[in-house]
Amino acid sequence: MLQFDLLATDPASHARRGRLTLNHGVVQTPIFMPVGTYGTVKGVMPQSLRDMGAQIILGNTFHLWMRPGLDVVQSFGGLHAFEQWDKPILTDSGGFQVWSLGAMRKITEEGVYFQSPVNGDKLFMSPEVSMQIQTTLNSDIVMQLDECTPYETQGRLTTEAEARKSMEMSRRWALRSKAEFERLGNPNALFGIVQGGMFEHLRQESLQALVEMDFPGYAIGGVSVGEPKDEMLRIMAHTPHRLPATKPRYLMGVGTPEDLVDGVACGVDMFDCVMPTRNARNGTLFTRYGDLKIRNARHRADHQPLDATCTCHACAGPQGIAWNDGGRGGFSRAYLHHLERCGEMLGPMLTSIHNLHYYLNLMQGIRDALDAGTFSQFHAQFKADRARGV
Ligand SMILES: O=c1nc[nH]c2cc3[nH]c(NCCN4CCCCC4)nc3cc12
Ligand SMILES: [Zn+2]
Repeated sequence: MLQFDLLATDPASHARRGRLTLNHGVVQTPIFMPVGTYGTVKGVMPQSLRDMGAQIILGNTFHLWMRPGLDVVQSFGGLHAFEQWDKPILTDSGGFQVWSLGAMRKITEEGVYFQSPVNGDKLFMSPEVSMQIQTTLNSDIVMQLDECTPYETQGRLTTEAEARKSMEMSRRWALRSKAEFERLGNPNALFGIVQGGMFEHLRQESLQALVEMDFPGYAIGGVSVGEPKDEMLRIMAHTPHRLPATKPRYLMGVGTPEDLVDGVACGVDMFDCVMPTRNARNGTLFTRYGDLKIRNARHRADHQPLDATCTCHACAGPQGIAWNDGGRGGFSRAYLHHLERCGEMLGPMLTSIHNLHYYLNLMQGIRDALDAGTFSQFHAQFKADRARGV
């Protein structure tokens, strides 16, 4: 089941405020979805995710099929009970993850043949198999199996003919995914994925075909695959607002804080990216006034929190009062620098909480600005603040 209510639109851009009602709950949009590939958002407790306002998280069909295996997830009745997350979950179909395996796979019209990176077993993933796995996972939003058209192969840009061939196979796999999803009687929502490489007219053909198939929501795939930023922005400016206004639009694998705000202005409702958690583990922290590298020696004795305006548990402690508002319950840059230098596990736990909170708080600010009719001002202030420097 999926219901999407359009609550407000920005007169000066394609930005819109919405509400997504799914089987495991309601999601306010625009939204950022933390990535929980193996049934966990790395290093973050489910309760911390709830505390910071996470409304929906991602799981990966391919990874969970490999480990723990469908029999284990099935014995819990699906992913929610297994990972103790009772709000909505979106699962990617596995195509991108298998594609990322590189050499160890063979793509045919039928599906993808590959070797398990875990134990070397010979495996096969088709639109039908992907739908069967996602039905067992019982995710609220299921992604069709598609082929993520590469930006380049062995240093050579994907040609228009290659992008067309790939897009047309994804279109056929969309039909097969939908037929199997319906045959299985899956009560959740299946999204089609727009492909077409870096060619606007192929993107248009892809989205038109998917809209005729009448999915409850649509994703834009085939970006954030190593293309230059301006190429991703060109597709982001072309495709989202051409999708039906009454259906949710999901931009896959994107992106930086700037990409999220720009993406909302282009009409995107949903985002996912490993950046907040991956950067946190590498010591790169997002703050209102720019990025901060916590391993830098200049933080060695700094008593301030990562971000003096932040109310996350790392910056503001359990009370959640920001440093600028007089709060002193959080951890200092000096302490986080120390944890990083010592390789202590609490380091990435706290920095992951901060970065995820930053992304979720940014989306909350966007939703509030859209409710108040001040999105343009929010967008301008966000960019000015981020350019200030930490
Ligand atoms: O075309 C796609 N179809 C299905 N799933 C996808 C997932 C994707 N994830 C990405 N990009 C994620 C790139 N990410 C950026 C931050 C660093 C790690 C890699 N593009 C995608 C395209 C697709
Ligand atoms: Zn913080």
